[in-house]
Amino acid sequence: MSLVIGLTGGIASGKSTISAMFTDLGITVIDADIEARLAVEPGEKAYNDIVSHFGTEILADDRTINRPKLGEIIFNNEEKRLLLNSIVHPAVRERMAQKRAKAEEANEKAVVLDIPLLFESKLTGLVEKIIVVYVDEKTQLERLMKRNEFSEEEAYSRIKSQMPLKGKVSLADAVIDNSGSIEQSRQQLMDLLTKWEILRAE
Ligand SMILES: CC(C)(COP(=O)(O)OP(=O)(O)OC[C@H]1O[C@@H](n2cnc3c(N)ncnc32)[C@H](O)[C@@H]1O)[C@@H](O)C(=O)NCCC(=O)NCCS
Ligand SMILES: Nc1ncnc2c1ncn2[C@@H]1O[C@H](COP(=O)(O)OP(=O)(O)OP(=O)(O)O)[C@@H](O)[C@H]1O
Repeated sequence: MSLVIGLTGGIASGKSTISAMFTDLGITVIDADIEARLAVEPGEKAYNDIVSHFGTEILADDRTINRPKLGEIIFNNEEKRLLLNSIVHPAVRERMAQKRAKAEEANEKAVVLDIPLLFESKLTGLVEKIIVVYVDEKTQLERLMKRNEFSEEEAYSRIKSQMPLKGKVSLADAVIDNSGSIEQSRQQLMDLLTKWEILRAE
């Protein structure tokens, strides 16, 4: 039996950083952002639905979805964001469930589902334990602006489109505070996985 762990947090709180640590430990990670990208490739149902609702102006020259352009629209308009979610999330849910079943068949000790919108999209039923990667608000804003070269306003509109990180913390089985160094976060993860008996104590 595999322990199915949901890894979530806020935008730029450090989920990918922690998920890379799981991968280094040989633990399978299934990434919802990647599945969401695959779900909107040309030819997929969600792709057609997006084009029919948002128009061809959100396409790039090669007919793939122009992600910065679509992001600009949905992070500034709640109605459009919810519309996009209603198109993409069912496909993501299905893909995640399929991948989870495959990983469980392999009987690995743990499988990680990295899902930024685990709570917002009501996907908690897919997982058994939830880890929230937390950062304080100031650090989150700074890291997001730096990583994506966003203005403060652009970064803020994305943070505001998600459930407040503190609310996620209160729903978690475990929290990794990633406001400090990457090494400090790695130590928190190792301690947690030892406590959950996924890793053996030294
Ligand atoms: C709007 C899109 C085109 C922007 O693409 P882009 O390549 O710039 O960003 P990327 O997909 O890598 O997402 C980066 C982060 O933004 C946040 N985010 C993405 N979509 C959403 C959303 N609908 N609501 C709130 N936050 C979101 C997440 O924290 C995510 O990790 C894209 O994010 C998208 O299609 N979103 C809808 C699907 C979705 O909800 N994906 C999130 C995981 S299911
Ligand atoms: N402890 C840390 N110290 C300094 N920088 C960090 C730390 N953790 C993450 N970062 C940096 O902060 C940014 C956000 O981290 P990361 O990409 O892991 O977040 P994420 O939660 O996966 O983001 P998203 O929601 O957009 O997918 C990255 O540029 C990363 O290199």
